[in-house]
Amino acid sequence: MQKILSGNEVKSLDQQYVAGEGICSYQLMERAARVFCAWFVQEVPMEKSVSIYCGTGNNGGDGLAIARMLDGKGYSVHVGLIGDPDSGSPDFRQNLQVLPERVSLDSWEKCPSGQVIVDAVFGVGINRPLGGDYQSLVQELNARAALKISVDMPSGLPSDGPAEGDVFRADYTVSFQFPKLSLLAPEHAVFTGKLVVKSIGIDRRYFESFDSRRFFYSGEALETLHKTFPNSSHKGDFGRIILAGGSYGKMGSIGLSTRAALRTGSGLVFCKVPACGVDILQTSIPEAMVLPPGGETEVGGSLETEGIDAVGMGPGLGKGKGAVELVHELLRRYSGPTVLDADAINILGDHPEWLSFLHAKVVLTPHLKEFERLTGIEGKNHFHRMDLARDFVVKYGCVLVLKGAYTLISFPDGQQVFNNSGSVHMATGGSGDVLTGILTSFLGQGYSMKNAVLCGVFHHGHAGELAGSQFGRGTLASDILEKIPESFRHFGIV
Ligand SMILES: NC(=O)C1=CN([C@@H]2O[C@H](COP(=O)(O)OP(=O)(O)OC[C@H]3O[C@@H](n4cnc5c(N)ncnc54)[C@H](OP(=O)(O)O)[C@@H]3O)[C@@H](O)[C@H]2O)[C@H](O)CC1
Ligand SMILES: [K+]
Repeated sequence: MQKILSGNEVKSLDQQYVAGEGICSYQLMERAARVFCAWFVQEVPMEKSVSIYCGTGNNGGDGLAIARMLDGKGYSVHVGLIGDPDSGSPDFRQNLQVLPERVSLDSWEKCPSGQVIVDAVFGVGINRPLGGDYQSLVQELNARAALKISVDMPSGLPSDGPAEGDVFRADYTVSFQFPKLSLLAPEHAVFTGKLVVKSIGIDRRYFESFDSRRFFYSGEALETLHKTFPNSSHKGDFGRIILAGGSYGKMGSIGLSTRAALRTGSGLVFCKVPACGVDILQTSIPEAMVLPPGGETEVGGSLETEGIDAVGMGPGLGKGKGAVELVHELLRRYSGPTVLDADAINILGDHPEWLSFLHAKVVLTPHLKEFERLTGIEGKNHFHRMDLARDFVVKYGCVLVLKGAYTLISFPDGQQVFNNSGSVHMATGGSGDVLTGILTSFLGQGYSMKNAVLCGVFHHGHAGELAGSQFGRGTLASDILEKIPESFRHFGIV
């Protein structure tokens, strides 16, 4: 997992690394430019003209090194400078000296407009909103039709806080070593475009002295988080779980959770649904077992949890009297692994006095709106929500999965993990129900809470990528769950 540092910490990380490895900062800049160019040549055909706008700090230094390297690879490159080059950073000035004469160099106003715009004006050094020429440049570039690529950060965007004023709107941001926190905020997606994170080789041990509790997870060592089952295993070893939910007209939700749990490997899945859903489930999912129903059109009655390894509740549940009682009973009486989603979360939001029943084996999976209902607080922005999520889990001792692009997992020890799998095509009805099934399944198989959540959220996103690449905009939640086995295979999980 990659630790996320603040923009201010980047400078000190660089200094420690450069000193520790006995290299100079210019060499580190060379590396950054090299990894950028290696990505660039894969994405941008050689015939495209490239305009690189450079500030005079190290982000601008990266831009100059990139200009030199792209010129060396045969691209037609123009550099537009903004700011006073004589007062530029040492590595910027050194790169200016070695820029080949063939590369056209002008002030930003005179730089010819290329088919590709590379933004190397500001990176993590930004410390105030753009004004004057910087603001004019960014406004002008934003108005141009071109492929736009930011180096490390879109210029104008603070690395650790909300955007204020004008910000460069990139199609791609290639960020070095780790994603800067603000690139992960959904409201900044319009500036970041597609996020690409490229290592510049700074070893993990240089991150240890920084006490950040936020991480970015891209599936590193995913297979080691999984349990292995011997050949002699029987269906009971893969867990007995209950999935509770569904109501008249919303039986599909719990069906999706059930199929997802089965595809994740659950041995036995029992469904607690209302009477109107029994035939639907038994015909559509022959592998599922249906418990005696409590209510006619909404779940009711009680839940027998003897011998059950995990319970997932919420998809399609509704908020009828029976559902409310079931959520209350589950929280009060069941101390095993529990996943609460959708209406189970909304019910909990209506009964804040039940929050004290939450415990270390409960995971809540709200989307942004459900999270607001749960806490009763409207997040001002994603940074505020990150803090609210952390404070919530620390207070109530449970786990919280805040769904969205870069789903944020918060653990009760205060650690927070942004998940880096997923696809825009997952923004479709039922996608969350699939996650509930996956998580309940892993918990039922005896995974630790931490491993179940990391594996579950990652596979959910990865299966979504696989489905998205096959079905594009037509991706269904069913397609996502059908890709779970392929996601397992991809990571060598048998
Ligand atoms: N390990 C790494 O990730 C590496 C990163 N590299 C690249 O370096 C930049 C960070 O470079 P830095 O020089 O620290 O900062 P910037 O280039 O972003 O900004 C330069 C200076 O600009 C001034 N500033 C800030 N905000 C504004 C503004 N709104 N208007 C005008 N000027 C502004 C500020 O100086 P002041 O004295 O004016 O406060 C900044 O210091 C990083 O993002 C990477 O791209 C390395 O190349 C490799 C290692
Ligand atoms: K930039």
